[in-house]
Amino acid sequence: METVLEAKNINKYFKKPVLFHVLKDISFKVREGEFASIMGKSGCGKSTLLYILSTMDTDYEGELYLNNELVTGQEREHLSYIRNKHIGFVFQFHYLLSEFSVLENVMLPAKKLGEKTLQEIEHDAIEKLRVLEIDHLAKKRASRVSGGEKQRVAIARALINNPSIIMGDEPTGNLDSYNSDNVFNIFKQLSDEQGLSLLVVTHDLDFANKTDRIIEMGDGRILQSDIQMLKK
Ligand SMILES: Nc1ncnc2c1ncn2[C@@H]1O[C@H](COP(=O)(O)OP(=O)(O)OP(=O)(O)O)[C@@H](O)[C@H]1O
Repeated sequence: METVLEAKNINKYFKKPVLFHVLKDISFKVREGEFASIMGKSGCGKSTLLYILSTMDTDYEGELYLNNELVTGQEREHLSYIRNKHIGFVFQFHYLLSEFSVLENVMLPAKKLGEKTLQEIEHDAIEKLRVLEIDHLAKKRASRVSGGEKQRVAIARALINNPSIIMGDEPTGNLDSYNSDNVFNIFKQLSDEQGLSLLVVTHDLDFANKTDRIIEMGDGRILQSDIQMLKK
């Protein structure tokens, strides 16, 4: 199986108010089609790590590879391209543009990437909405759909550029158990059937227990990153 993401000896320091070694020698790989969760107590460094892995934070020591390309040290503009092309994001709060339609929200990252015509992008966006069974909401304003539907719109938006990995920061943190299960099942299907990799920070043990692998963090370190179930 191809390695999609690799973190090599990542160390991160916050310099203010006092010097604080927040991430300590973090190394792990995420492979193609793997659905991994990151767990750990509040304040152990999960969001700080995700910020680095998603190429948003460049102030760290160590190396980060995406699809075997060294990301560390790349120019800001190229990082923005890599992020848009290879990574899809799903957050606890969906960050949809409420005045825009569902369809327009899903189309945005593809417009930003600028590799397809508007017609092609609209076609792709409708296809993603169909996969997520919300194509009937395409013309609705994002502010007018339910919480669970908003999160599915956010997933469709994350998928629009056919990324190799989806990163989630508490993607079910704001959802009831019905909608959480729904999001889990969508992620599971994407990893099983389309070989998409997923790396999800979560406080939800039920959710994490169902993923292929739990990366457990404590005090800025990886305590355990066992593969629970290796896919063929
Ligand atoms: N900009 C910053 N400057 C200094 N310290 C910071 C900064 N951002 C975060 N921290 C500290 O770094 C540590 C890790 O924070 P982080 O948000 O990564 O934890 P987390 O595991 O994601 O927590 P939670 O589960 O509560 O979201 C915490 O002690 C936090 O207070």
